[in-house]
Amino acid sequence: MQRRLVLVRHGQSEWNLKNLFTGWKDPDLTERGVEEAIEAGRRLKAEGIVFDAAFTSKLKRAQRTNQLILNELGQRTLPVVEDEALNERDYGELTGLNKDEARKTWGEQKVLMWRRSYDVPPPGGESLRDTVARTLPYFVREILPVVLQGKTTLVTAHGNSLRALIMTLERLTPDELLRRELFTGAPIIYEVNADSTIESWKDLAGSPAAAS
Ligand SMILES: O=C(O)[C@@H](CO)OP(=O)(O)O
Repeated sequence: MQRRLVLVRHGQSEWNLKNLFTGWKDPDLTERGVEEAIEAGRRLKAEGIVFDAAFTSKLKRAQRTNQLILNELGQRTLPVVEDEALNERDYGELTGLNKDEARKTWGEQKVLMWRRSYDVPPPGGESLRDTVARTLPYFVREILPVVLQGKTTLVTAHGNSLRALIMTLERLTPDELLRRELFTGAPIIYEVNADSTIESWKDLAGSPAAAS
């Protein structure tokens, strides 16, 4: 039985373009973001993917990306489950600030720590560990059982909420995870074993990889 899980980070948003901390704010996709989402759909089509189930967050940029992918695959009527468990990491007081300005105010190291450390939360926001604690139980309860039934499943979400899932799927240490950047609109296809470990994965932004 084939058990397939596809993760896609949303296409470029208006706030990605403006270089602002976005978190739970709800900007739309830019034109480039729309193109990236359509291109993700084309690449998945070229891989012969047909989805049986789809999940996304409560935020517009992920929902639109998800719909553009499904449209491209001729699956616009596939039911999509939306849940805020898949929302982006909450950036707290940094939300809406320019990332370069933030570096000038607090220094390169501090901002890097807030953006990419595992357990240091930005002021008033979630650390990546907090995001894992929100996202992973939802994944295990709602998404993984669907994948294990042999349903090819699409999850369209955000840089850090997906990083939280990838950490478990690819068995990355917090350190390895911090170096794992996700590109907008680049699908990652996982082949999942019956015991829910990962047989292999293919990052359509890069080259094929095997689970170690
Ligand atoms: O602003 C955000 O919400 C995220 C994702 O775009 O940014 P970062 O890459 O800094 O975690």
